[in-house]
Parts: sequence; C-alpha cells; structure tokens
Amino acid sequence: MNATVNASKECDRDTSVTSVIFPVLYSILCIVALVLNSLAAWIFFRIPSSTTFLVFLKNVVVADLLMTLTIPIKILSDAGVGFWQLRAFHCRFSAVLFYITMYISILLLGLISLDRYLKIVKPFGKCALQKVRVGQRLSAAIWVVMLSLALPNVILSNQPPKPSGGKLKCSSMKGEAGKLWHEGFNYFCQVIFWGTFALMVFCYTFISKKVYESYKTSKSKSHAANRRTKAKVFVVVGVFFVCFAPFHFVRVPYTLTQTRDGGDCRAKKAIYIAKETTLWLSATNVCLDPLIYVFLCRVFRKRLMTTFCKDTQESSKSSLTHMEMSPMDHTTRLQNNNNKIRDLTFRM
Ligand SMILES: Nc1ncnc2c1ncn2[C@@H]1O[C@H](COP(=O)(O)OP(=O)(O)O)[C@@H](O)[C@H]1O
Repeated sequence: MNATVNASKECDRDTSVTSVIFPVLYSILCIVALVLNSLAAWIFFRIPSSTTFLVFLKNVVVADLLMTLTIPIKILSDAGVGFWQLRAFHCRFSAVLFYITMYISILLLGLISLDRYLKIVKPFGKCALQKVRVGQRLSAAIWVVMLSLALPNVILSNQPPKPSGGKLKCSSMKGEAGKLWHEGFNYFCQVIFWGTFALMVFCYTFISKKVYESYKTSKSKSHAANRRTKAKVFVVVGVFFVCFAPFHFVRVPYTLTQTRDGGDCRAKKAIYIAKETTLWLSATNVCLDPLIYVFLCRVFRKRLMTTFCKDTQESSKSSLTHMEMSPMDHTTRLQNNNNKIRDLTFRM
C-alpha cells in the first residue's frame, strides 16, 4: 500500500469535453428521473405495503429519488460552476450518496427477482422472505449496512482539497486510510453487482423455464404470447446488465488509477472518460426503474391508469387488495398448476 498516496498528481484530467457533455447529459437525465420518480413515489405511497414486492419497489423509489437529488450537484461540479468547495462537497458527501443509493437499488432489484422466483416456487407464501415484516426489516438492514459502510468514504475524505488543472480529484482528498477504504469498498461493490446479476439470471431463467413448460403442457398454440412473456422476463435482466455492467468493467481499473502510483497518463485519461461515460449509463437506471414498475407491478399500473383515466377506476379497485391477482386468477390458479405459473409470470 506504500504506492498509494498522491497517485496521479502529475497527470491532470482534460475536462474540456467532459465539462460540457456530461452536465448536458445529466441535466436531461435529472429532469426525466425527477418527473418519473416523483410520479412513482406519489402513486406508491398511496398503495398499502401488502406484499414484500411492494415493500422492495417502494424502497427502490426512495433510493432513486435520493440519487436523483444528488445529480444537480454533480452537474454543477462537473461543469466547473461554483467554487472548488462545491466540488469538495460533491466528493465528500454528494457522490458518496449517489453511489450508495445506486448499490441499494441494485440490491433491491436482486431481492425483487428473488421475490418473483419465490412466488412461483412457493405460490402461497410460506417462505419467511415472503412476509411483509421480513421484507421491511431486510430493506431497513440494507439501508443501515450500506450507509454505515459508506461512512468512512465521507469521514476519510479529510485532506485539504488540492485542485489541480482546474478540477479537483476526489481521491486527492483522501489520505492513505481513505484510499485503502475507497479501494476495498469498490471491490465489495463489485461483489454486490456481480452477485446480484448472477441471482437475477438464476431467478429469471427458472421463471422463463417454468413459463415455457406451462405453455408446452397446456399445448398453447400462442407462440407469440410465449415469446412476449420470455421477452418480458429478459428485458428486466437485459436492462440491468446494459445499464450497470459497463461501469463495473471499468470501475476496478479506474479505482487503481486513483489509489496506485505510476501508469501511462494517456491511459489514465481514457479510463477516466470511460468511467464517466459508463457511470452516466448506470445513472440512466433511475429513469428505467419507473418503467419496470409499470411493467412488473399490476397494482402500480392500475393506480397509474386510475390517476389518468377515470374510466378504469372501477376495475382497479378490485385489484388493490389482491396485488397481481384478481378473484378469477385465484380460481384459475387452484384449478390449474400450469396456468398458475403463466399467470404469475405475466404479472411480474
Ligand atoms: N461504490 C461507492 N460507494 C460509496 N462511495 C463511493 C463509491 N465509489 C466511490 N465513492 C466515493 O465517491 C467519491 C467520488 O469518487 P470517484 O467517482 O471515484 O471520484 P472522481 O469523481 O474523482 O472520479 C469519493 O469520495 C469516493 O470515495
């Protein structure tokens, strides 16, 4: 670790392009995310938390809203507007909140896929993880653990800021211990992302297999419907992978440029641009999550429709107490195990 401190002092970042492009991209993202997530929050907090699924979705909305609120500070700090103190505030507090809410969302999206999987394996909710209380405690534990683990990133960013080449590097505010924690915590976050991705692939592959089997045994001729269901299942994993994977490929080499000495300056600059680009891509997830609510959560969809089209008010009432299942579905599920699987998956 003796090679860690003052890693890239002599290699200044070229921010002539990034200080224009990223503020514009983040501004668009922030406006869209604010509208979509405020609407999602407004709808969700009028729906009682009757299932673990709703508990997790509500927590994702809160994490996404918090992440969205940190974006204006990133925009100003990237654009070089304001004093270097604003950049220091971004490095010490705002960026940490940005990252940590991103990982809280990732963990919750993993729990949502597990919840969907359990809904098929144990449709009558016998598993502890399917209890609302357990879901609430688990969500609270994720917030407490993640915020506590990120706290040293705040506390150990305690060195006097040394702006270089006009833009302060966040790692320059960290001492040896700060850089060590920063690097270690980034490895931990890699485990969170790849672990969650593996869990999602497992759960959604199982779900899609069950859907396929249910179509086969029910001798459904509707290949188009089968394909649609499979597409629905994989859109969730696909969106997750496309948004987050590029950033996680780049993050480790980038972190090493922050914590280790040496290395080619041009390569470091390229990795910085790659990190900023892929980070923006990850941040787009705050806009895509509300689309997943519409896509996965029938009660959310119904509420949305009652809000905007009065005609559907009556039909929605019945579904509010039985999230994802109408009384008709109950009967069908009891009568036919194959239909049950298909019904559940359609309602993801
Ligand atoms: N996964 C993470 N979780 C929490 N905080 C993080 C994470 N990654 C980086 N940070 C913190 O966010 C701040 C900005 O980090 P980073 O984006 O790497 O710096 P820079 O903006 O100079 O490229 C730092 O204080 C860092 O410790």
